[in-house]
Amino acid sequence: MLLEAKEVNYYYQDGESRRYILKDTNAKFENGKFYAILGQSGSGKTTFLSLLSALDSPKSGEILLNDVNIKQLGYEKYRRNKIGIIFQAYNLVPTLTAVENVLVPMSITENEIPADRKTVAYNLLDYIGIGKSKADRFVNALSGGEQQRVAIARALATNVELILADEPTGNLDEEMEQEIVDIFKKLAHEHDKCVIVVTHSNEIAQQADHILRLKKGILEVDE
Ligand SMILES: Nc1ncnc2c1ncn2[C@@H]1O[C@H](COP(=O)(O)OP(=O)(O)OP(=O)(O)O)[C@@H](O)[C@H]1O
Repeated sequence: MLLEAKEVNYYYQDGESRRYILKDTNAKFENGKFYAILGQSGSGKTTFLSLLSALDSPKSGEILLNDVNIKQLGYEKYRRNKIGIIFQAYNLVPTLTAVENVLVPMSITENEIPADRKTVAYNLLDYIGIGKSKADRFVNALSGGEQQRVAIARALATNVELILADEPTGNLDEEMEQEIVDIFKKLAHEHDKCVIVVTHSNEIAQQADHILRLKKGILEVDE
């Protein structure tokens, strides 16, 4: 198993009382699969993804990568070397071109990166549908769908197995949404990545290999 959440609890403290967002949550994720974490607004999807991304830590329980607790691995190392994250608002650096955005994680990872980084970055962008002329543009001169493609290429730049995305098509129209979902399917099924996408869209979830439904702090897994 690539990634596992074991008995994970998370709550927000409200004065004396605790408001539980996740209760004894268990989930397993493997390579070659596209997972959708589905739930209504406020159900805790982003909270769960932020724990899987080591942007926050569980109050109790463990997140394991290849059976090693990511806390033990080191959250910073985990983020730099093991995962690629994609956000709804793209979160690209506006003062950099598309290709320069893809180069950023390569400069901070400890993973082995081929010597000709720029060629790798152009090739990744090209694979995701951003040709050379667009790759040299500042990212604000690209459409939303194109910016999200750049963010996907950036997430892949360090050659990670695990891709985590939070409402990645939330700002896009339906046609663009489907193109992005098709990229995720391809990454899982043709490149053996583990792709975990948080969404409130049933249409996206129906296309996933597995759906994990969050309801009132409880995660139900469709087999
Ligand atoms: N820093 C915080 N302090 C207190 N409560 C918080 C904090 N962050 C989030 N919450 C609450 O935790 C609950 C879960 O939030 P979360 O963002 O994980 O839900 P979500 O399913 O991703 O929702 P959405 O689809 O609207 O993004 C919400 O009720 C939210 O208000």
